[in-house]
Amino acid sequence: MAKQYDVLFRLLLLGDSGVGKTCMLRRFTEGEFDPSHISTIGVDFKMKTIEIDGLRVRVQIWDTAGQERYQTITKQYYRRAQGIIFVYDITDRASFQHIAKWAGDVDENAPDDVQTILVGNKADEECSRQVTKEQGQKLAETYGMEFFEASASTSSNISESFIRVTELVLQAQKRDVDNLLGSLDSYLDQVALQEEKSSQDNHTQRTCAC
Ligand SMILES: Nc1nc2c(ncn2[C@@H]2O[C@H](COP(=O)(O)OP(=O)(O)OP(=O)(O)O)[C@@H](O)[C@H]2O)c(=O)[nH]1
Repeated sequence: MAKQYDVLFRLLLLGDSGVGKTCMLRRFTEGEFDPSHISTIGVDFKMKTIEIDGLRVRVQIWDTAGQERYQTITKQYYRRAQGIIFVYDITDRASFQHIAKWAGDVDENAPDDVQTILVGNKADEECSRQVTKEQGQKLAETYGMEFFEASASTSSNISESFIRVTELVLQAQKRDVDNLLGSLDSYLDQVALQEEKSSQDNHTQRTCAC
């Protein structure tokens, strides 16, 4: 049977318990929102295929438990992540402050070229807001990340966030392939030059009268 996609990427959702990671994932993959909070145990994942630049990209999105007690398990998933969405809750300042801790864990455990974005979820809860949009933006800039405020409840900026991190992973992969092809090209050029030089040397030897 023909493959249903062209590339497969692994993404990870990270952030404190209750910021809405599972709800964001369900909204993106199933288009649904469930207001109940059943804490994720360890890790869970969902898949979705999206199209970017004519490529069918299958994303495997790992939803991690925000609770401290699962962190030995969840950290094992960082190593294979190609893209990470850091999530905080705009109505919970502590979850915003803890992004520094999540980012530190990623620095220690994820690959150097992992692509990251920052999302402030629950943007529909304007009256309970504890973190301003400017604060979110500034933190994202500090880490060199792109930033979105989103809402799993209204669906605002949910697809945009998942698609953006996937685009960043795709761009990073293309850069790697281009670099590889670039090195291969210069290697082949060098080989061709050497062959040309040695055939010229042979020719000179053969035509030498002495
Ligand atoms: N108002 C509002 N509530 C939300 C939103 N997203 C999630 N919630 C609520 O926040 C609570 C926690 O959501 P979850 O998705 O279970 O949180 P989580 O980050 O996966 O939590 P852990 O699995 O414990 O790490 C639930 O009661 C959700 O209904 C949102 O965009 N707006």
